[in-house]
Amino acid sequence: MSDSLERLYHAVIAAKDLDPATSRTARLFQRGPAKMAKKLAEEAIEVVIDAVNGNSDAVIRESADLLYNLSVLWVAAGVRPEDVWAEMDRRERVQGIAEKLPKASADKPHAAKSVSDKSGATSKAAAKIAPPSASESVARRPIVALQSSRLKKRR
Ligand SMILES: N=c1c2ncn([C@@H]3O[C@H](COP(=O)(O)OP(=O)(O)OP(=O)(O)O)[C@@H](O)[C@H]3O)c2ncn1[C@@H]1O[C@H](COP(=O)(O)O)[C@@H](O)[C@H]1O
Repeated sequence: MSDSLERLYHAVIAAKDLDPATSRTARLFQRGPAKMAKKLAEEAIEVVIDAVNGNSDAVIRESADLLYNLSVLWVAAGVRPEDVWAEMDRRERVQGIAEKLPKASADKPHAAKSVSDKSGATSKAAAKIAPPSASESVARRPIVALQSSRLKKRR
């Protein structure tokens, strides 16, 4: 998947300065980030509607459009695919390490407080936590490790 996206990303870079009369990509760059963002949001909505309706063929087509429009926005924002892969790798590493932590370190009061939100927002917030520095890594990892389901089991 990452190969296809990288090829698409480079195709977008190659097309962005072409004639907007003939290139959709160049037209999007001419119109600017707000238009790109709107197209990306529209494609995302189309994907979810098709998924909810159980139309898998359309989900595939709209997903390809979504990834194209995401690539356009990445180029405009100066984000490279490898930046995204690196963030995904970082999350995988952090979560993998957190899973292996001893239970005792997850029982610290600040960690328990952080999972008390019933809405599920906490787990999303925890996933967004910046990588800890070496000195604070042991103290902060339990926040990532805790899932509300696990906490309930422990009570
Ligand atoms: N991968 C894509 C790609 N995926 C999707 N799309 C276009 O994005 C459209 C999806 O947006 P919409 O459904 O909104 O299209 P629409 O209904 O015609 O609406 P408008 O955008 O015209 O308003 C699709 O119909 C495709 O035409 C793409 N357009 C270009 N590329 C690639 O981008 C590169 C540059 O191509 P040009 O933009 O043609 O120079 C090439 O490698 C292309 O293959």
